[in-house]
Amino acid sequence: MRETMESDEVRKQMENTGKGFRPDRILSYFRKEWKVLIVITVSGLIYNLGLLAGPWFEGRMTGCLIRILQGISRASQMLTLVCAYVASIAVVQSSRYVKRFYVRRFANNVNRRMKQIIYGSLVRKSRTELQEEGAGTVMTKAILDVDDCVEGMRKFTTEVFDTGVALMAYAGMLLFYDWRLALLALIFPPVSYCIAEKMKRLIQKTGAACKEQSGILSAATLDRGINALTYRVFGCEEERRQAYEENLSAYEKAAVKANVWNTVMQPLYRVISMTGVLFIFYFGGKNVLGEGWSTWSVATFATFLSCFTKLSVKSSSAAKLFNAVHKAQVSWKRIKPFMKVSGDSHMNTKMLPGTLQVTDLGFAYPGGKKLFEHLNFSAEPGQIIGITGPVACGKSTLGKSFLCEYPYEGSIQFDGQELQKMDEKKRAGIIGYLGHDPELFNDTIENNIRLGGGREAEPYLKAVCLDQDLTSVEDGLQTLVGNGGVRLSGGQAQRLALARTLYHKKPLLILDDPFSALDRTTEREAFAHLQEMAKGSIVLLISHRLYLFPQMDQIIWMETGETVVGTHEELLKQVPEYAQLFAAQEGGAGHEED
Ligand SMILES: Nc1ncnc2c1ncn2[C@@H]1O[C@H](COP(=O)(O)OP(=O)(O)OP(=O)(O)O)[C@@H](O)[C@H]1O
Repeated sequence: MRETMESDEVRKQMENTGKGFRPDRILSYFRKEWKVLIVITVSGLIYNLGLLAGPWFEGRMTGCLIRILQGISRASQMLTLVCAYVASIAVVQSSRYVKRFYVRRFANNVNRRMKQIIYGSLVRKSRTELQEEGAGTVMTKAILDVDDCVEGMRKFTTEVFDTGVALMAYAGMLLFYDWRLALLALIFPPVSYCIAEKMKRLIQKTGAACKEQSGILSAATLDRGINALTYRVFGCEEERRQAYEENLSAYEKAAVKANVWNTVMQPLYRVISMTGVLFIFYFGGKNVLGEGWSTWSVATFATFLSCFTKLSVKSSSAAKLFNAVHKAQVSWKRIKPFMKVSGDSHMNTKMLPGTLQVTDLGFAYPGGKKLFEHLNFSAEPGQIIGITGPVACGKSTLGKSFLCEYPYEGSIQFDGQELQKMDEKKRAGIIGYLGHDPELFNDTIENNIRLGGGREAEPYLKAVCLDQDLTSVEDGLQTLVGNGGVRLSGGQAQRLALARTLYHKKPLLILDDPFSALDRTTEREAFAHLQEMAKGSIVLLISHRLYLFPQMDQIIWMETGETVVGTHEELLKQVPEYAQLFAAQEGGAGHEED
């Protein structure tokens, strides 16, 4: 099999991630941002070590004030101290600003990178996998979970300095003034950490439940939006509103629960951390009176107390940080399976024409009965094969079995290679698929066709007879089609999707009822163009309408699990149902064209 080109999309993704980058490792995201992290480290160290100057100056100023009152020092000395204090605050606050700016930048970069990776991974998932996951859950994962995860990383990065470095600096200062009293007072902050650690499971559990409800709510919102018209027409609006209200309440309850456990403990952590103040008043007072472990002035007492208070506040932030990290862990667990950089782009491999050999093909959905079996046929490049049969006989399923979303029985070989055994990249290079849903994007007509491709879109519009429709539209090719193509008629959306499929031509094209919303004249014209454009490809065309079937190279008739393969003439003789259907439709065609 011949693979020829790598798409821009993959190259961009590789550049984005780089050598040695492991998208499923949190550490990789930190490593990738090493330059930003250096700025954060430097500014963080200046800020947090500079914070120590605060209590030191406060103590000095208290001492100076006492000496001024005693007539030992002069006011000018106090002024010098105040100026130095203000200057130190300016330096500390500037570094704080720089640190905050870069921490935010770090978070934004990681957020964008993670979202690109998860998006890349989601768009490569099969439709079935996404449907099984559920639209709401997919949206929650792609947006909310990434946000929460990055928020945990941001808090961690901030708190490493704001809490870690500051805590150590404060603790060092306390030990310096009176190590015994410092050790006594410092018993309490670790207690608050232990409690925070114990709360971990509860926070994770309520956080996960909240995410789940958020996914359900997103799915319900999507459903209400997409099916609004149906609900209105069938008078189900009130019922849907109530169901939505229930979803909303369930989400609210879960969110409140998660939030309560996330925040309710903060005051408790702070009270526990501050308990050491009692020792400081008692033993510190003794120090000032000259009866304690050290001999202190009032200024030293003030510095020690101020340092400890700041340490306690910081240490309650550390407990809060643990909670934020626990919350982020929940989100990371949910998105980790999607954090893969895949080179399996649908656009990146162009395959050359080949022959198709289907042998003894059978298919059943998981847990379902066999929809068809023992199907045998082969096709050469340039052939168009019609697939038809009664409603729900498995026509679409036969088309989809080439996508290998579920395992099939027997064999489908393209150019001698089994589709089921190929990697997705190869398979995507072989198969072009157009299902019932045109899957248009909220973009221009041109972009919906080109999807980043460099060739002109007009010939493909002509091929599907859509060029005429555009002559009356002011913006022509640049017309925005709306979400899912809502601004187009059903037939226009269908043809636009067909134009896209032909633009990105693959050696094997599966077209599921692409002309169902077209009138017969347009259908005949579009089919003639399809024959021209798809030369070199094998086309499997699923349809209920048979009047084009005489022009097909082969026909597959499907009914109650049986399949018959042959030319149109052979099927007319062998399958009475096919002959009847064809005759009935030919009559219809005659009437219409008269
Ligand atoms: N994802 C699925 N999981 C389980 N069963 C499915 C799935 N998709 C379709 N089916 C079932 O398979 C059967 C065949 O469906 P399919 O859509 O292939 O028929 P069809 O011939 O294309 O129908 P139509 O003529 O209405 O387009 C139906 O009974 C349907 O309920």
